[in-house]
Amino acid sequence: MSLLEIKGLGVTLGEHRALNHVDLSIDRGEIVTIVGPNGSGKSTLLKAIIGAVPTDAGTITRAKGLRIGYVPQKLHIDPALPMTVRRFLSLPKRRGTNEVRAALAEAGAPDLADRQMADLSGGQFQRVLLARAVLERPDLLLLDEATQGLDQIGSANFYRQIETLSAQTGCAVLMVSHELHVVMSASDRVVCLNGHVCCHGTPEIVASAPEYRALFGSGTQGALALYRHQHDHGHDDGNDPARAPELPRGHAHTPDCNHAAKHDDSIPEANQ
Ligand SMILES: Nc1ncnc2c1ncn2[C@@H]1O[C@H](COP(=O)(O)OP(=O)(O)OP(=O)(O)O)[C@@H](O)[C@H]1O
Repeated sequence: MSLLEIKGLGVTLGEHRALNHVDLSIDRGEIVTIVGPNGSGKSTLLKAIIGAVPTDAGTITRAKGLRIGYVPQKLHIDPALPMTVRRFLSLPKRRGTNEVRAALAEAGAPDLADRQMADLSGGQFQRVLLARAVLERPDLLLLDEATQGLDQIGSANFYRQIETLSAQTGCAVLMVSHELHVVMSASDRVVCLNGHVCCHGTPEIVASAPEYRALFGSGTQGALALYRHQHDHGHDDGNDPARAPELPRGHAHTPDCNHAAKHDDSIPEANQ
């Protein structure tokens, strides 16, 4: 069975219908990226998965004993508060020195344990947040725009680390990003969200889907060709409707997809 199976999910925040009829499943070891415009419900979906926002329709089925590691979009730490990385990683649960060092190494930041949190660069800070998630020994890692504020090389390095981590530990990854070409290149599967799932499939399929192009334009594909990663492991495609068996049709989209589903190369790629 999948690690996570979401069916017909609905979430309302205040008066706003943030998610409607969302279906998604994640299998062990796969890397799935959620893309979508601002306000399209990406963070809300991750929060629903960890139980941080209430759902009002559908189901979220987690594999028995599923451990989730969550890297939030933002985490504010008072810069006046003296705190080493080691101490930060030992809150709220006490962690041994070796455990902390191992998690930092897995997050690609082996030498940060004794640094002050306030002194870290943006990229180092994100790696510490990743180490914190790794400490949970997650089966599923959720990343919400984890490279916000990093330059393109920093982002690409961060996502390479995610790929390595996933390959080494077997954890699945579900991540949200606006850096379309970088993050899509590191993904096995991409889900384009706009309150509902507009289209889904391999990065190449999604980048050429009319629904995706209507939202983002068409320039991503060339970059994809440059960045696309190679991997030699397989994934069980199962029977989920949001998965590969539909791909021969070129792309898949939900019946309630009601935005402009047409090729429109004139839309600026504001999110790249
Ligand atoms: N507490 C709230 N009450 C009402 N509406 C909310 C609340 N929180 C979020 N929203 C709205 O829900 C929608 C989805 O928000 P969400 O943060 O999930 O979007 P997002 O796709 O992650 O956006 P971004 O790319 O800008 O981070 C947005 O329109 C947002 O304004």
